[in-house]
Amino acid sequence: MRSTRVIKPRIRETLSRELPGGLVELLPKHWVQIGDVLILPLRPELEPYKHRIAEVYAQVIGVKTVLRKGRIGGEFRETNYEVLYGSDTVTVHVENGIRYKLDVAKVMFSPANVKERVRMAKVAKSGELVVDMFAGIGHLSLPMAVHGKARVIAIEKSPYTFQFLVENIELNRVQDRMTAYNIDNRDFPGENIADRILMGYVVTTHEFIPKALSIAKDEAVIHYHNTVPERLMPEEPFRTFREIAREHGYEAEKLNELVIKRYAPGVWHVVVDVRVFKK
Ligand SMILES: C[S@@+](CC[C@H](N)C(=O)[O-])C[C@H]1O[C@@H](n2cnc3c(N)ncnc32)[C@H](O)[C@@H]1O
Repeated sequence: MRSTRVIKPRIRETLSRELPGGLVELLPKHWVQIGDVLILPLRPELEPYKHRIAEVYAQVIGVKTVLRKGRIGGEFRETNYEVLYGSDTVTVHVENGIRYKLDVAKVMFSPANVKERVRMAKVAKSGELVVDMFAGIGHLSLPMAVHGKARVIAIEKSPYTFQFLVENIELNRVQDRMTAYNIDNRDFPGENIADRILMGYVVTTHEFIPKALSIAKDEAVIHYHNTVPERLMPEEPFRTFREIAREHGYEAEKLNELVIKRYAPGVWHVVVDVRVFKK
């Protein structure tokens, strides 16, 4: 989904006839394609020509819509993009045999998280019960249901994102083993039920550890994501997790730790696989 090619010759050729001298060198050489929507990072110098540039990229690459790269933020991790070409931002992206329907302009779908989506397909075990506390459109839990044949309860608070989660369960034909709830995960009533828990969230994930422990069986695996300042690594985020787990009567063992991506200067998005067991 992430292109690192040099600018396609046809884009270069067309725009070098239309842009003032030198600007053609500033055209983006990297872009992200999600389904048939393109996300283009554009330098400020190209601002007056942005719509024409987007049109040419769309025609050459063959996409219906072009967005300008924006920021992701807020509780629902919503994206904030400028539409440069086209209008329809809803698309179906196929990755690792999974069909993800989403609105690229509103729902986060990070190319940097692809390894984790693929890894989750492999760690899930047939028949186990997975609770995804921050399901999004099923980013991490669809692979578990589709490839891992796990049973999944997917919880998503945003009503808009939830619509895509429900559609994706049907698109991938896993209605028999995946159920979605449009609630705040803190209101989820299930206790002592999960073999495995996904906590795919950042910044404040530690606040949700007590709830995760109440959903977990007496022994379970939790895939705990959070953002960590580099100076606190590698002790964090596991140290805080274990501290909170102990306060709630659980022991925690670190099984594995991976860096997902840089979140901000000096801050990393990390995932730790933790085995928890009741003391
Ligand atoms: C950043 S997305 C991540 C999706 C996926 N877990 C991943 O890691 O790729 C987090 C999702 O959690 C949802 N969310 C945030 N707080 C929540 C809560 N308290 N209960 C349920 N869902 C929540 C957001 O709406 C968003 O769709």
